[in-house]
Amino acid sequence: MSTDTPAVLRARGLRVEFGTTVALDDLDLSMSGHRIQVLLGPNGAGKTTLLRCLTGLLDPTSGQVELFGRSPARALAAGRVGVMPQRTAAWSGIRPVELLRYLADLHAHPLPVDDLAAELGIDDFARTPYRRLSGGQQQALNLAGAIIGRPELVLLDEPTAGMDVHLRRRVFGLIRQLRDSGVSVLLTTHDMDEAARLADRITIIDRGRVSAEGTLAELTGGSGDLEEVFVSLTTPGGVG
Ligand SMILES: Nc1ncnc2c1ncn2[C@@H]1O[C@H](COP(=O)(O)OP(=O)(O)OP(=O)(O)O)[C@@H](O)[C@H]1O
Repeated sequence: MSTDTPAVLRARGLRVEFGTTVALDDLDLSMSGHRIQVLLGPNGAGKTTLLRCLTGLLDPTSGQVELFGRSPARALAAGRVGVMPQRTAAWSGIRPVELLRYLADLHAHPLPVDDLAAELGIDDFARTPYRRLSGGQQQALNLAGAIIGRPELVLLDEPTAGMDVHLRRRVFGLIRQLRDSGVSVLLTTHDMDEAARLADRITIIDRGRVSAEGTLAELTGGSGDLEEVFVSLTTPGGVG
């Protein structure tokens, strides 16, 4: 019997066309083991398009995606994947803790709602309707919703966008805790400092292709100057 365990994530030859725009161009990406992998790329490079393919929201023009050896739809349906999109349709009048309890009830072994709400500072605005939350507060709640079901892989599109330093620190701590407890985390950001501090591995995407992949030390030759490497490897404006 084979003892091979399937990769957490494997995308092969992904191509996505929107009319004449090639958003992903023969892109390969894989993750195995639990780690924090950060996707960097200029505006329009294809990061969100890639995450949409990984979550089954978008069918690539060609290429394949597998999460835990299955289609994204099946991996999501099995509760193995948590997703935090860049924007969510507003949950409108629902209050944060009601929303978390509702989402927790969808899962067999959810995280304790009160602990998660305390960890992300959600209990400070627990009774404010979703539509009245600040951008950063909505992000905190979206992140909580992505992880409440104890997924094995979380896909986070710019999770700390709009967060102040206090909340960002809490989120960094939480993401590291997830990794240390065996969860694989793939996230996008435009913040080089965030990438340098959080990532076990960094993938730089430019014009729909992977232009570099490695640890911070590998990518920067030990200098740690990720911004310099990013600027030298990417094209302003992303897709040409
Ligand atoms: N639904 C769509 N229809 C047409 N073009 C699209 C669509 N979604 C994305 N694109 C185009 O595909 C390219 C990649 O966009 P994508 O949103 O994936 O980039 P990104 O790296 O996430 O950018 P940002 O950092 O600005 O969020 C861009 O040129 C964008 O205009």
